[in-house]
Amino acid sequence: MLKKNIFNILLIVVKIFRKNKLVSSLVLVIPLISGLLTFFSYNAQVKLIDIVTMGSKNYNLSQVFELALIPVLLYVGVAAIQNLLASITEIVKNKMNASITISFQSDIIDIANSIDYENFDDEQFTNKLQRAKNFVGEDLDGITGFLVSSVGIISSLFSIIWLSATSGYYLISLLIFIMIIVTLSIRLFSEVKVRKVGREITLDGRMGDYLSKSLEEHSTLREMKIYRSVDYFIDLWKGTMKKQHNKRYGARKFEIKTGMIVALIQTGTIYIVLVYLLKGIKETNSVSIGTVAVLFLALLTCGNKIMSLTWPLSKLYISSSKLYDLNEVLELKKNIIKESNTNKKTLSLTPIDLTNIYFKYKNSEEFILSNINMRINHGEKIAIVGENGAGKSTLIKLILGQYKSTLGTVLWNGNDKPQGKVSVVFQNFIKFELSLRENIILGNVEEEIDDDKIIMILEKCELMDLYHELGGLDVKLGQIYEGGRQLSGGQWQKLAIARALYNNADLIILDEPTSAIDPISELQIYQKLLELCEDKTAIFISHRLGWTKNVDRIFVIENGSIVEVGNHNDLISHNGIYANMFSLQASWYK
Ligand SMILES: Nc1ncnc2c1ncn2[C@@H]1O[C@H](COP(=O)(O)OP(=O)(O)OP(=O)(O)O)[C@@H](O)[C@H]1O
Repeated sequence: MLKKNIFNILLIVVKIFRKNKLVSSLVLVIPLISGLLTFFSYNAQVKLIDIVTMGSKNYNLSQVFELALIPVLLYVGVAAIQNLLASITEIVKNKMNASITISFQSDIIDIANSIDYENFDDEQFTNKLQRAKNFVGEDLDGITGFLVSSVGIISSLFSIIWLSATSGYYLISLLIFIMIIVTLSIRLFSEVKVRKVGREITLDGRMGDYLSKSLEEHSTLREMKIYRSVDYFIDLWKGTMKKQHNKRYGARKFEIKTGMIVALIQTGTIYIVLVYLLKGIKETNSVSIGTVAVLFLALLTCGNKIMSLTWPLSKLYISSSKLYDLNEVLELKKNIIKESNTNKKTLSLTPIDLTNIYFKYKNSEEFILSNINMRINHGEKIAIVGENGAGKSTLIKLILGQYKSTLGTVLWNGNDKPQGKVSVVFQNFIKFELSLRENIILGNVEEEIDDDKIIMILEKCELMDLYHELGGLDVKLGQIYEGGRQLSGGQWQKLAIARALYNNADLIILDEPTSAIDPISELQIYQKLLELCEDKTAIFISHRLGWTKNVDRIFVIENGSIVEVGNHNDLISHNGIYANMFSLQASWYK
């Protein structure tokens, strides 16, 4: 676990570094330098104390001032530089945070856009993607902040070891080093444990809130009284509260105990160091008073430094489990680059051949589609009809190449990958809260914007009234923008159709394209769609029949299999499922 967490932290540090080598190096190097400068500050302090103590015996006042000038300048200079470096670190850190957040966010968007659609049927995957997204949005800033402060504190702790080492007290350096490692480990262990308990307490707290709320709410209380379960709930609530209290108390006790052990080790170290140095002053006169005083003071601040290092390090450690999701999601990017290179060619998609297709979703046990054999010829207008859940939309996903068949093959003009332009209007069409123009041109952003073409398409899709009402193409739709215009469901759907038509695709797929549109507009739109798709291949899915009279072939799907194929007249004279559906619907209008 420990190894895995540290590995995750290192992995993300490497990724951050790769994103922006210069800025991330600066963000780590500046606090490192600032921490190490503490060594020079300590040295200046040693010299100052020595000058003052010696000076009182050997020099007059002006000589003392003269000698003290350089250490004073050094001390003040270091403090000024450290302040300056702290400000620079803040600026660089903010810059880095903004750029890596955007960069990771776009990586995640790329990944979500490029991976197989099938992954989105996997709840675990979608949750992981969501957690990775949340982490980048909420926690990434914190991670870099913790890293920066950890580097600063570690290097200033190192300055203490450096000071005693350069004064020739290697044993003392070693002792301080061991003390830092041991007390830091104890503190970290305690902090991580307390944080984990804190999380559990939060969960217990939520449960406690839920139970106490249930005991106060009229409707739940009424049911509890009927089933005589009020006492059961009260006991449950008391138990949860007690558990929460015990955990909190236990965590406090543990924190106090470890705090005492740490204080004991630190005080013991200071005592040993002092005795050793004082012995040096007394017996060999090899130690200056300044060194003793500064080391003593530095060691006193050591405890606080270790405390302040514990916080970012433990936060880093706790966050590392979330980093795991981010690292895993980002790893997927490697596969994407290969795919996007192969997807560049634009070829004709038709004819599309589906041979012996069987399909099941990752999470489904039975085949959703079985034994599908169909050829969609170039320029054909096809209708796919069938009851709810028959498998129509699933078939479309396979035709689009979004899902791979479990058995059998799909070939697009002989290729095993679809490499052509396609327009689709899905049942759950998208409402882009952008301008009217953008809602159309998003169907084909590669083409230069052509307002005449946009207006022509608006006309075909019965949207001219809306266009005149809005007074132009630039009006924002939806609610995000102040003054944005909200549209009806039918108007949004017509816009989705207009967007599909704007794309010069040779295959158009319309999955329930008129479900939100009134029956009169629906017939008109179907008529126009058929006209507009004259030279294109078009596949329509709809529960409403009637317009199917005009398509070349109708495929009737039942329980995932094609049960009837033919044009309207063929199927009516066949007097099977289609004929039955048709006469049923026709009877509504009699
Ligand atoms: N992502 C999925 N994971 C698992 N099962 C799915 C998934 N999507 C659809 N199904 C199941 O596959 C079957 C066929 O669904 P599909 O959406 O293809 O039917 P449809 O004919 O388009 O239905 P409708 O007319 O209601 O839109 C249904 O039983 C549905 O529950």
